[in-house]
Amino acid sequence: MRIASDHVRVSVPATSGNLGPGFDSLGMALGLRDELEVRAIASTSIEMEIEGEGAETLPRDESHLVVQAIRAALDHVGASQTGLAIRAINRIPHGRGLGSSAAAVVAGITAARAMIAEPEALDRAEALRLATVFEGHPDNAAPAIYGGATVAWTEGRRPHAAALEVGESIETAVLVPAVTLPTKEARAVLPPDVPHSHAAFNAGRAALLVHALAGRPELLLDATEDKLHQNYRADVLGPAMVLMRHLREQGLAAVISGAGPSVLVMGDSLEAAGLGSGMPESIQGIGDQQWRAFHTVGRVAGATGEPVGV
Ligand SMILES: Nc1ncnc2c1ncn2[C@@H]1O[C@H](COP(=O)(O)OP(=O)(O)O)[C@@H](O)[C@H]1O
Ligand SMILES: N[C@@H](CCOP(=O)(O)O)C(=O)O
Repeated sequence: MRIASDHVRVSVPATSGNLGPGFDSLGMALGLRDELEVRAIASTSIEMEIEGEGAETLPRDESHLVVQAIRAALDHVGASQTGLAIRAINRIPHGRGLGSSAAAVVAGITAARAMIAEPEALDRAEALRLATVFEGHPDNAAPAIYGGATVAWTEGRRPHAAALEVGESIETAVLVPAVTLPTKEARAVLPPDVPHSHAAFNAGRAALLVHALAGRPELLLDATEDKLHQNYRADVLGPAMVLMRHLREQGLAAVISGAGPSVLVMGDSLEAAGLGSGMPESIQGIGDQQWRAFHTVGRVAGATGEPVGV
């Protein structure tokens, strides 16, 4: 397969995985995006310019996750490898449960799709399959690719995703602490088996959540209960558990975002709760953290990629 566009622009959203009971399956795109420009250059080298999150720490070589994903996607469709010049504007905080690693992987795959002569070889189903090889679970990659809210599942090792209906009144606020928690660490504390009653509890709540999101916001608090991951992670989540419980006691549908340590709140009256456009003073300092808030209204588009200058 030949490279047809040697300069492409990509935009990819942050995502929140799990949404409470939907461990490794439910997810939602958030209104915070990384933007990248990728050029195929003549040499085999990597040139990398990074602004924003991770600018001080990310590698600027073949080990960069976006580069790895572009390489895997080009190999997957039989395209020749090339040198790469990447300019990244990173807005998604890293290691906070906002799907930054999924966004980087999906950005790389989307860049490759925009570069190749036959982009249908990397359609969304194929992109999800490739991204899940990197991520190990599809709940962030699915909304990063498809946008909106999704349910993802695997058949054997093959992931699939379906779009969920989300009522127009549903908004989200994500509260992001200063501390980080690598997803790998948060997955390592989960037990290999769980009680049958807990699995049944989550199955019921996940089904209820799909119904609540579609237009019954008053059910969101009950629908976001979980027994499969959040409590097991309490020790590593620290301040996020304190904030989540504080918000739930006030009747807000707060959950741990992804593997944490950010907290996601879903609802239809977040403005009234002080979570509409800012950060209520009453939350600052909970768990000894300074929290940043990002508010999303309406459906967020999945990853986009397009040639530049044609
Ligand atoms: N934009 C990016 N570019 C390159 N690597 C990234 C980017 N975003 C995240 N990563 C990599 O992914 C790691 C965070 O992944 P992870 O622990 O899964 O947390 P998150 O919840 O943010 O996805 C970062 O430390 C970094 O190594
Ligand atoms: N289902 C995963 C979600 C991880 O999301 P991230 O944004 O924290 O990487 C999990 O709970 O481990």
